[in-house]
Amino acid sequence: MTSQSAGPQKKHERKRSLLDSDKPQKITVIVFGASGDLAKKKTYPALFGLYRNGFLPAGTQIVGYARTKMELDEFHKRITGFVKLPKDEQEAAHIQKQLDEFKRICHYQSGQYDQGADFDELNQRVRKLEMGIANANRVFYLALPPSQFINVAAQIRKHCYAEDGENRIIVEKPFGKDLDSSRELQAGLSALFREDEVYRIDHYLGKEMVKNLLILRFANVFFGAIWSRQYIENVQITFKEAIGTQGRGGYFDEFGIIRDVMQNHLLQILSIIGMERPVTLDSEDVRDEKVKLLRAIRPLETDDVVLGQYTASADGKEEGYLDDKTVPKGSKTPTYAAAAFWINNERWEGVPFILKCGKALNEQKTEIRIQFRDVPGSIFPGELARNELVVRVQPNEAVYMKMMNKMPGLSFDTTISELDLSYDQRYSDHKIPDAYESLILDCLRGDHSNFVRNDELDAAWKIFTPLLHKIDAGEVDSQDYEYGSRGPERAIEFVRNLGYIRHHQQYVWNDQKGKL
Ligand SMILES: NC(=O)C1=CN([C@@H]2O[C@H](COP(=O)(O)OP(=O)(O)OC[C@H]3O[C@@H](n4cnc5c(N)ncnc54)[C@H](OP(=O)(O)O)[C@@H]3O)[C@@H](O)[C@H]2O)C=CC1
Ligand SMILES: O=C1O[C@H](COP(=O)(O)O)[C@@H](O)[C@H](O)[C@H]1O
Repeated sequence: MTSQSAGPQKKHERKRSLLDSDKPQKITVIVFGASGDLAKKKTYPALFGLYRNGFLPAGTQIVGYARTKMELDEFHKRITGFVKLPKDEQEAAHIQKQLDEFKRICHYQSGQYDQGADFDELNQRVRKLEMGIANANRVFYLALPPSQFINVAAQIRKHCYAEDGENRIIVEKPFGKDLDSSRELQAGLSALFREDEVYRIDHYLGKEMVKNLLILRFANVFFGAIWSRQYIENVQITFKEAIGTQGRGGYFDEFGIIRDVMQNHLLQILSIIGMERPVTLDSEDVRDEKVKLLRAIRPLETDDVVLGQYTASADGKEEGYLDDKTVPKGSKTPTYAAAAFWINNERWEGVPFILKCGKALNEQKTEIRIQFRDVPGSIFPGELARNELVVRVQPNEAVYMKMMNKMPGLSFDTTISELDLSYDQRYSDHKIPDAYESLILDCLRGDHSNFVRNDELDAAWKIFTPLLHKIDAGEVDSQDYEYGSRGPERAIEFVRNLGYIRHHQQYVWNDQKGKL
């Protein structure tokens, strides 16, 4: 049986969908930083995805705003360049036609981020597009560097805020660099917008497999029953990229891998895996549980982490982090981190949650690996491999359970096998939506479940801030690792010492489905 719903059930008065079909809504989306990388690679392709799948109400208009002066044609080329067309010619032609229609609702205006007069002009433009509809709604998408957040939010509030309709403001990470700067940002933002108007994007919360975690955990009795220290030995959440900073070193160096990926994307995943069952699926109930979990994690100490920075590949084809011209000379910024998180509660005491992330590694993947305890009092000869539940977030979404099985035949030998839910086979007819598409849709629906609440952010920064200050002061050791390797040697040992046992030698995966 498939249970269908438009999203979590409604409870709070403030949660108002702009997509109710019985009450047609007028929406204008205003994208700040429209000339930038994020806008062209993620925001506009996601908006197009929503447009072509009929999720944007008729009459929706999208206005791009940035400092760069640009002709509309050039802007259109820029924002549609990253939309992928399918191989099938007929289908590609159909999407191309939709793309041409989409361009008609995409406008562009250049202006400064600190000039009231430019925002007044923007407001006039938006009003014109709203065609006099009094309660038209506005979604402000800030695809901007954090240094501009408050500046722009203040101008919006003063010059572009819709007095009669709904206002929603979407902000991108990083939300600060530590607890103090995050609080400063929060204070700035909350003086201008109500918390229910703010949507802090962590795009990992929009990924299909991350959204699936709630269902895996709370809609399956067998997972619910074994989800605790009684059966789970350790949890690993891994993010690997096979590319380095690639000219983005200037931005990256200011933050480092912990602030870039671990404090947000990986910690969000951890909180969903670790939290208690929310009372309902209402966004506030879900976020209440995440905050409770985060508050039970003790702040990281130096011994809880292993850091690394990548060097050039052995063949010299790939440059090291310090060879990137945009990286300051002699920078100590970590491009790899592994850290153990300890949750001080009844469910998780003693179970390490190991978060690992790095750039320029041997492969690209994000996965969650839950390793279960040894079978007590085994009656079988030899070592039994531990069960593992693996949720592969990307690429090739999958959920698989590694388990012991009888080797088919006349012997009574055991072998490691898997219960395999590979999405490309099980759901071959389904398109997995892009995370941004899914999150912008949630925002239009008024659903905050997959956005970060301010107290959640506070709790997250409390875990990291003391350690980050030590790293910034150069007080934490870091080990070099080669571009394309598995990361610093020390990290492998670190994971082993935390109790993870790898049974790889005994395991062969055959994705051709057939012979082993
Ligand atoms: N449905 C599907 O698509 C399925 C696919 N498979 C595939 O089978 C293969 C094996 O799967 P699985 O056993 O789950 O995963 P792997 O053997 O790839 O990894 C298991 C764990 O061992 C670590 N590891 C990998 N190499 C080393 C090393 N040299 N030294 C120390 N630790 C290491 C990994 O860490 P790290 O994350 O840091 O690399 C990971 O935590 C994978 O390619 C997997 O994708 C298996 C089952 C189902
Ligand atoms: O937020 C970020 O995420 C990307 C990785 O996102 P993905 O969806 O491609 O996995 C990462 O490359 C970037 O450094 C970081 O800022």
